[in-house]
Amino acid sequence: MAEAADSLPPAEVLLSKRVQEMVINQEEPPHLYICRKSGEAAGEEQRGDVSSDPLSHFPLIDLSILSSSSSTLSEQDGELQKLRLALSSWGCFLATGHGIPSSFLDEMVRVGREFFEQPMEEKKKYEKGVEDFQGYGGDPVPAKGQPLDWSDRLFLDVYPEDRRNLKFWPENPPTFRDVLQEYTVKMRMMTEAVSKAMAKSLDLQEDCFLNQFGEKAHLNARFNYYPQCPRPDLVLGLKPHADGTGYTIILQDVEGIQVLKDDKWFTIPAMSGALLVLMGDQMEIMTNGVFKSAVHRVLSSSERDRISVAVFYIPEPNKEIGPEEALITEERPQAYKKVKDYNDEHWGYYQQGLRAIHIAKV
Ligand SMILES: O=C(O)CCC(=O)C(=O)O
Ligand SMILES: [Fe+2]
Repeated sequence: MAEAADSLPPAEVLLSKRVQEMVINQEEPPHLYICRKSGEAAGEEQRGDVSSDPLSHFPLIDLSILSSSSSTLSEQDGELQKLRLALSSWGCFLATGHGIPSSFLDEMVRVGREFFEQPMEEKKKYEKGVEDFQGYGGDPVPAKGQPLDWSDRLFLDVYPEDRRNLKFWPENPPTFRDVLQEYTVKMRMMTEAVSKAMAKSLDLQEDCFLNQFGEKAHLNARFNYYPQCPRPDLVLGLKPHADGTGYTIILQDVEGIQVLKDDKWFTIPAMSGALLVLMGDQMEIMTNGVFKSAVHRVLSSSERDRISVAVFYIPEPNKEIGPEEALITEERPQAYKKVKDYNDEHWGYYQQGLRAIHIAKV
């Protein structure tokens, strides 16, 4: 057995080839992509580790109620309470009323899809080095023994603008750059609204999280493409992890992402016009553990491919963040230290399939 495994290509070699190429060539997933045991998915279902609840209780927050002068104070309070509950139990919510037209979200998915649908030579113009982040390809090579993900991605630093490296920004489809620029502007507005709403939901001063993130907080966009997979029972689109961000905003065309709650996986519905807001470890730190960083994964599917765009919102480099003073009380003593550049440290753990949050615990 060991011999057979050794004769297979190492991760570096596998990662130099796109998942989409293997699908086009009708190849079976190589062993390094296999992270589930045969029957595990069915076993999870049977043991009840996957909720069959049609998500009737999944939190949906209408941000327009919080920003509109036409909603009453009690309506606003009700929505803020829902928000606090969502983030302290699920660590995420689906946002509607964010002011970004559905037609524009569809356009964002369309340009992403058109990029991945192009011939490999076109996409390879934007190819990243195996160990780099920005550009088209797979994640850098993980620690030994870590399974690979059944996905290809295009990762771009989008804000502040001086971080952009246009050599990785596709020129085709021709509207790609303008649409991503516009999406970045809208994500800036949305992070402002969400950060303020989260502060208000905890009775904190509304700019407190924005101040912790800093004026030059980073936004990075990751277009994920999950090709159809012949063995969804053995292979995941993206392995279980928590994000090292402050928080992440996700646009998806069809369902596939699941969050872990009470030891069960829940599938987040794909709802036209809605955006998933998902807490990363740094919001858990800033709220002294009141909000939960959501552990999530992406399933692969033999029936259809999937596109998602994750925008990572990360505190300014070299800036210390820590629990808000008002959230440290006798009943809830300080659980986290001040940290800086946490997202960078998080990455080393992610690559080994581990969580990093313990490094911030007091
Ligand atoms: O594809 C998704 O829905 C989630 C992507 C994700 O978790 C990530 O890029 O960190
Ligand atoms: Fe993630």
